[in-house]
Amino acid sequence: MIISDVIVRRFRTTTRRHSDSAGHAHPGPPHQVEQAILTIRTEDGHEGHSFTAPEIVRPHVIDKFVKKVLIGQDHRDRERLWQDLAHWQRGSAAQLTDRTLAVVDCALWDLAGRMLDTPVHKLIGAYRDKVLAYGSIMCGDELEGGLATPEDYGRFAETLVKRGYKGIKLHTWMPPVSWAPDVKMDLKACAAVREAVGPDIRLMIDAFHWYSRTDALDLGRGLEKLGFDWIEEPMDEQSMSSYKWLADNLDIPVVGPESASGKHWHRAEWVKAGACDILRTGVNDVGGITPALKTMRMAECFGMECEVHGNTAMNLHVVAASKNCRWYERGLLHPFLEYDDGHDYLKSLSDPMDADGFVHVPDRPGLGEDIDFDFIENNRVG
Ligand SMILES: O=C(O)[C@H](O)[C@@H](O)[C@@H](O)C(=O)NO
Ligand SMILES: [Mg+2]
Repeated sequence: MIISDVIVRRFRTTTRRHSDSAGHAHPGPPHQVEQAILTIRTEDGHEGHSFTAPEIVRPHVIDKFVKKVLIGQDHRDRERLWQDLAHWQRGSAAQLTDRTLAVVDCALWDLAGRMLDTPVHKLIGAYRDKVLAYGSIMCGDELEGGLATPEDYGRFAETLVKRGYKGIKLHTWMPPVSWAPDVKMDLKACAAVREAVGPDIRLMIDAFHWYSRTDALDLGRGLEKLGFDWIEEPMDEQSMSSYKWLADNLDIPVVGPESASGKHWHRAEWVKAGACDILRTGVNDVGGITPALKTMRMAECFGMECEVHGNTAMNLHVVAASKNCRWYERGLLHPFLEYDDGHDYLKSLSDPMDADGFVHVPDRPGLGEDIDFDFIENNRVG
């Protein structure tokens, strides 16, 4: 069906998540933030939707790039439309980012699924309808009773195991926390969690992203003694050779790259260089479901697992359509926040988790997000 329009609606939503000066999320009082929903509409009135931050789909980006590529095209030509947008990035003066490619690609997948009354993972070719989640804990903080001490992490880990999680990933303390980063404190938090949950719960760490090679090595060696499953992003991912050095010197698997640019092409270089033992992708990190699947399938060719960064329906469908991925990253979690409360603009969770720690892919068509369009209209700001 021919695409006839691309629409952006901005609306207010209430959240208790606040970003610090490094972009890490922490709990705080409820406050209103703006969110955007991108809608791709066809000539016969069918629509696909995806959520993002308003600046990702600001008018300049939509009018100068997205509408010019999409309008008048067959909505099913996701590969060609993705390639056309990706090729325009080079000449976009850095205005057309991977995040914009991601939200457009997700809306196209949602549109195709809604038109065929089929969930996206079934459209891709599903591997499963439920997947184990690991609880991805927020970065540490200095909040009394929050995540301020190793003991806080231990107590919270116990709570997560009671909720059903069979895996837990710690994000430890990072600046602007006054005394962070600190490898010894990272290891104390990891030891407290291991002590609290016992030997059968799988544990991982996502550490300060700018440690030196020697600090990352010390951290990794400590984690090996605690039986952790992987070490993630302990150094700047722009130095692939540092990751090759670390992976060569550690037994614990090194996971990456998460935040490095270059989409699936650069992730192929990490595999070729031996810079990671487990590959990483993420719909927002590589520019959509389409390139995330390419990354996943490439990893499979090398006998590698590929773990998907982030929660939300878009990442869940990539996980559900893939064999070589163990987990769904459910988070970010904190003792002061109730993740299962979801969002005020969704009528139900996109990633419901049962008491055994399995997240079930909603059987709703498309991305399966249970969108409250009345809420969006009643809270419109643009
Ligand atoms: O750096 C952060 O804010 C967190 O690590 C965040 O990106 C989290 O989503 C992550 O890295 N998960 O793996
Ligand atoms: Mg990470």
